[in-house]
Order: sequence, then C-alpha cells, then structure tokens
Amino acid sequence: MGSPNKGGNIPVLDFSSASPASLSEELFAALRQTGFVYVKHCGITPEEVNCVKDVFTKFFALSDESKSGFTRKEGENHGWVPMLRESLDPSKPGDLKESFNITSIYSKGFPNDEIPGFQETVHNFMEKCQFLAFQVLKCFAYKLGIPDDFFVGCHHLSSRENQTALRCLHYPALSEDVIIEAGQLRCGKHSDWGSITLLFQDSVGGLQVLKGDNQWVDATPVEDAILINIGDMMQRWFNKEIKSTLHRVVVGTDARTRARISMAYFVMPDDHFPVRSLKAIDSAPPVTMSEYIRHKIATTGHY
Ligand SMILES: O=C(O)CCC(=O)C(=O)O
Ligand SMILES: [Fe+2]
Repeated sequence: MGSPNKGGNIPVLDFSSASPASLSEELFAALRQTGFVYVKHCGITPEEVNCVKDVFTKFFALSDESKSGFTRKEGENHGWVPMLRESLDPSKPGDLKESFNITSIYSKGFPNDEIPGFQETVHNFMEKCQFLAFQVLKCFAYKLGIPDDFFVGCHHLSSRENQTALRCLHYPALSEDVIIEAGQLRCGKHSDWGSITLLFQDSVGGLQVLKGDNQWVDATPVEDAILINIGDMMQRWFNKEIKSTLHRVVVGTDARTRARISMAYFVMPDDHFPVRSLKAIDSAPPVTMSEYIRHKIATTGHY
C-alpha cells in the first residue's frame, strides 16, 4: 500500500514498484480514502512537466493586450481566461487566477509566434497525459472485473467528440493594489466533472480537499509526484464507492509575494457515451458528458 503520510493527508503511490494487479488494488484503496492520490514514477518526468510549465509561464508573462488575442470565446473552452473571470464556487467573488485551456488537437489559437514551439510542446505533453490516463482507466476496469479496455473505449481523447482538456492555472503574486475580498479564493470549491483529473502542482501549496468529516485538509505538494483525483463521471460509474471530492485553492499567507502555477489534465468520457453505475442496478437515467456539462453550466454559471 502507498505510504499514507508523505503527502500530508493524501496517500502516495509508487507506480514503478507495483504489478498491474496490485497497482489496481492500491490505486483503488488509496482513492477510497479521499478521492485523491499522489503517484510517483508514472511515466511523466519532472523535466517534461517543467518544460510545458515553462511555455505556459512565458504566455502568462505576456501583456494583457497580447493575451487578449487568445481569449476563450463564449461557448468554447479553448483559450485564455483572465483574472477574476471565473468563480468555480459561484457563491464567492471571482477567483484570483488566470488560466489557459487547451482542448483537442483541432483547437485553434496558440501563441506560437510569441512563444516558439508552444503548440508542439503542449501537444506532446498531452500525449503523455493520455498514456497515463489510459493506464489508470485500465486499472479501474480491472477492479470492476470488466474488459480492460471498457473505459479506454469510451474516451477517444483526440477526437472532436471528446472534451478532454489541459488547463494551466496561474495564481499571480497579488500586488498591494489588488483587494482580496472576504471569502475570496484562488480557486473556488468544486468537484471535477469528468472521469479523472491529473494535477501537476508546484511547491507552493494552497490546494485543499474536503474530507469525509467535513474538514478541509491540505494536499501538501509532494516533490515529483502527480496528483490524480476522481471526477463526477467516475463517481457515477462506481456508484459513489470512490468519490468526486470537493476541493479548492486558498489564498496563502504569502500570496502577495509568491505566484503559483498548476496544470490540470481533465479526462472526460466521449460527449455522447451514456454513463451509469456499473456497480449496482441504477434506476437513475444514464447521463452523457455533454448533458452533464450543460447542466453544470446552467447551475454554476461556470463558463
Ligand atoms: O490549481 C490547483 O491546484 C487545482 C485546480 C483545480 O482544481 C481545477 O482547475 O479544477
Ligand atoms: Fe478541480
């Protein structure tokens, strides 16, 4: 079993030391605790993570005027989302972050002139994420005793029928003229909507996870480890046996002087695949990712 303490409140698992069967058991056991698990040696190197972070960092360093040419358009997900534009928890003021979302290889709008090699770097990284995501999805199928490729077969990650996306989030150091309102967060409380998320944090911290006893606990960054968490669709497939846990990013005491960068690879089932529990007789009607996204947008005002 992964060591329970090194990630603070989140278990840490070493992918290199596990056989496929034990990996499946360990991953599942870890995810049952909080819906989050740190994984080490999972095929994506710290150098690869730094390389893609570097091109995003260069993008965020451009002037707002230059970035505005890449602004996310209404009804789309690809593009730049400026500071305060989103409240992942709609009851709170705007999130103190900006982000750049990359959807599929078909998206248009990459700052290749400003940052040579941007698109290629990002797409290469997304391919690595895809490989890891499939490994994890196969573990889940194994755990359920269904064919290995069941989940992989409803995640056509590079197709137009799938909304899987890489999002880089920049939480800038907040200069004195930025007013931090009461209750304002870096990233409001939310659960992720898809099947799983791969999250790449830096060493700054601030991510918190809501545990079963309703306590917010820190997801303290673990060097060279990737965080994996469960989204709403996987929770449904597993009939809530593994949870899509609420999480948020708080404004740290050093937020005036220290920036934070994270990247999230949101893995989503294909737009029209009907998701329903595979664990029990599920009387609720199946839901597709595209219906669910529509419902979330309507209820949270997100996007
Ligand atoms: O920045 C982070 O650590 C978390 C971001 C997140 O949860 C999200 O974008 O869904
Ligand atoms: Fe999230």
